[in-house]
Amino acid sequence: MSKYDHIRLSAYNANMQLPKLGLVLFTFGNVSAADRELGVFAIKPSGVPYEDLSPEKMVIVDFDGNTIEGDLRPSSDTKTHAVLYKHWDGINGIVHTHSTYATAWAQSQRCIPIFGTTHADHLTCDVPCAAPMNDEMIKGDYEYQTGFQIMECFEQKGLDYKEVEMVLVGNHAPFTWGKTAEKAVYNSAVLETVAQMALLTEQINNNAPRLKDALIKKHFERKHGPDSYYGQ
Ligand SMILES: O=C(CO)[C@@H](O)[C@@H](O)COP(=O)(O)O
Repeated sequence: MSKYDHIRLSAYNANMQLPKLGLVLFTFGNVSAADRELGVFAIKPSGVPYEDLSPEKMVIVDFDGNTIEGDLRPSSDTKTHAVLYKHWDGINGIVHTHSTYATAWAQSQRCIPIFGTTHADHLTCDVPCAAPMNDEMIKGDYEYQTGFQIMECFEQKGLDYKEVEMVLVGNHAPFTWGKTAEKAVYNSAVLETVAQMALLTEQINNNAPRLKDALIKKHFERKHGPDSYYGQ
């Protein structure tokens, strides 16, 4: 028994959802689950096929990116997770994927416009795209800098990471987060669907209008507002 077993299991279960949801290919992507009282998170080991993963193989890392417990090397994106956990309290799960449609928008360096109510059910703004890494960042501590690139994007756009739980990193791919690893995985699946719908919308009508503010408000608040009447 280890005091980290609970987050190892949470991280493992969340990682195994990525191939099931069609969000990753081979060893792409990674999920982490944090325990803020212990000041650590569990993350998938780097380059290990999903079918070979187990809770015991999850690596325990602190919020400075140092491995605390585990025989395997943590995900190559570990420092990006660590930066976000260290600077953004309240999030306890982070997902990174290379899901096809969200990655296509990230590669285009465009935010995903809010065209419809499916998007508005989850956030009231375009899905933000963080600026791609510059040469200095690429030569430096790349994954560490990716975390700061995400935070700078939210600061510049005046976005609240507790409301907008997803971002595209320009030229790279998406990151999502949430209060739990499961919610972060849910956000990754929603992002991929919204990204596909938006791409098709632009292909059908390259002048498609953004959703009007009244409908954005209606749909978001229907699910998340104080008078929500969604669900049981
Ligand atoms: O971002 C990338 C590759 O660019 C990663 O998601 C992907 O290769 C998975 O790496 P890890 O197996 O988590 O080290």
